[in-house]
Amino acid sequence: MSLLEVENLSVTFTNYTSMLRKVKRQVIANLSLSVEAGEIVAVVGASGSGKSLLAHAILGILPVNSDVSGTCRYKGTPLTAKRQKELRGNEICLVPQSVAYLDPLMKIGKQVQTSVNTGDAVRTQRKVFERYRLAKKTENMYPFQLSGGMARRALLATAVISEPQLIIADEPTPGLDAIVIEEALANLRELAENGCAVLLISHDIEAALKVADKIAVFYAGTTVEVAPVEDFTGKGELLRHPYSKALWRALPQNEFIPIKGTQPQPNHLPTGCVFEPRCERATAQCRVVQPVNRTVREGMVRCFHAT
Ligand SMILES: Nc1ncnc2c1ncn2[C@@H]1O[C@H](COP(=O)(O)OP(=O)(O)OP(=O)(O)O)[C@@H](O)[C@H]1O
Ligand code: NI
Repeated sequence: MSLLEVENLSVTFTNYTSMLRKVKRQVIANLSLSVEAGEIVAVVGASGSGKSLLAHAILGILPVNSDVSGTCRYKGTPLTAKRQKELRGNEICLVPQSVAYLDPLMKIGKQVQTSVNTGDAVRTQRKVFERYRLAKKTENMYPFQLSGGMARRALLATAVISEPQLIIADEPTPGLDAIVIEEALANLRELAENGCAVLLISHDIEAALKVADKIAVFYAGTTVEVAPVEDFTGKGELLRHPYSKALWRALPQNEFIPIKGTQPQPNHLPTGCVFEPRCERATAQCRVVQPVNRTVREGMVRCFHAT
């Protein structure tokens, strides 16, 4: 049994146009994924592919205009809204994508203290600040006074202070320097070494490859492949899905070959396989039938042609 198991998760938003016409947008479709204790699973994919929404669905913090189907199980038991509320901020914690999640009007020390569940909040906060190299004077600062690196450490401190068993880290989009990224990744690795399960959400495949045990490749609202990190090697021969192979080959240290076309918008998804319009291996079947997830060599793939 995995610590976290996500099975066939779908998320649909209902919005209204200016003419009050109802529009539905499915942003996550039939997504399956699992994370074990002591393991880092990275979810990588382009901007807008639904990565942050996956995190919000697991935590039960999606906006009210969303509909969720499928199941998320934590320690083998389904995550109901009630259970999500109980576990959130305790056993399951989010390291949010942006400092915007910090209260702009509250001093950092106080904010971190509010996440302490038992014992002396000030003492616990100071211990965690020390662990993450946040100087004592940081306590009295407001979020806007923090550097990028300090903000990341403050967000992590807030998340780990309740000693969670599952951490969902939604890594920020560009803007952080390499040292800050390295440090954030090393901190996550350390948490996993101590037995925590980590779901690392990232647009940065190179960063993810440095620390993760498994990589889930996200495309247009679903996982097209879940592969052990070792499979990202050579020319990508060990990878199962054409999109994962293409992502790998597009990296500067590899062949640097860009992928033709663009990711489809959630409300304009193809009828068959989501990658079909950009896929060189697509056949007539791929145009009309959606491939289901299947196990191929210790990994999962959503492609008819994968071997
Ligand atoms: N409240 C909402 N109502 C309607 N659509 C939404 C809402 N929130 C997000 N979306 C859409 O859902 C899709 C996925 O968004 P999400 O934030 O999960 O992407 P992401 O993969 O985390 O991207 P990034 O790498 O930029 O953080 C996007 O197309 C976004 O526009
Ligand atoms: Ni995001």
